[in-house]
Amino acid sequence: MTSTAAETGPPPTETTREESRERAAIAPEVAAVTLLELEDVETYYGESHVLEGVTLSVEAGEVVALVGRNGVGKTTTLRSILQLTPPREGTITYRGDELVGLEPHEVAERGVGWIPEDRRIFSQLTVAENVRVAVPDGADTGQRVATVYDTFPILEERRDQEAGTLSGGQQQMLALARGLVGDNDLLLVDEPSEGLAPQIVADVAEALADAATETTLLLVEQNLPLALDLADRFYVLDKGQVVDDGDTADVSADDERLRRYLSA
Ligand SMILES: Nc1ncnc2c1ncn2[C@@H]1O[C@H](COP(=O)(O)OP(=O)(O)OP(=O)(O)O)[C@@H](O)[C@H]1O
Repeated sequence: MTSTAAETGPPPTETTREESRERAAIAPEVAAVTLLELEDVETYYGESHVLEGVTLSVEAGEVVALVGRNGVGKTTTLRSILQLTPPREGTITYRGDELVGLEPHEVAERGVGWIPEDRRIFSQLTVAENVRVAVPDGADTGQRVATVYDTFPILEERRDQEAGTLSGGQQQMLALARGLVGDNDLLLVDEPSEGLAPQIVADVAEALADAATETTLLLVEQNLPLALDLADRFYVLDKGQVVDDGDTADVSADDERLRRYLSA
């Protein structure tokens, strides 16, 4: 079985997790706590220079959307954070600690979970097994699973079903559930609505909104209305650079400000 960043490595203590949740909850009223900060990140695949100085940040408790056309470097930004494709230049800090130079499993251990575009669920395991194996060693499996079933009742209904037989939307929910039962204070979610029918996208949007009440999200999403609806802030990436950013409350999906970077 392959292993995802969300499920590897020993967890931080329960206290750390609870404390960070509390901090996330009080963050808007007190002071913003910066969870993740990228500064002048330059990432290459071989000679191909893909990220050309990406700077962005995510505060605890926020949903931040990273939007942009195909091939501009959104997934590469997530891979850079996760140290799957480490940057050659720039800094990436999580809770103030440098991630560049760590192994991907060390990034996961710090509480950064990843829900990749292909979702990486175990299609031959049941729904319940998929959730259980994502619970870190030492955590209360029963309690974590019950909490996630509260958030996604459809998964409890389908607990004994093989995950590969779920609909695309339900598989995305399962992928999110697996991220949520881990010790993740930040989830990097790549294109959650990709390939899903419009009515299913609405279900996934609801699932993401539920997930956002429990954790901080950095969301790569090409569906602009969905991204703007869910996120507090956005960054627009174009040709490996951040070309715009702001509060989602100040823009709409048909604004020329965004469309010029997003329409083909
Ligand atoms: N493993 C790789 N090796 C070489 N080039 C790659 C690799 N992965 C991505 N690229 C290239 O890097 C650029 C950025 O890709 P990336 O996947 O980050 O874009 P994206 O904005 O996420 O777009 P998409 O929605 O199409 O995935 C593209 O030109 C892509 O072809």
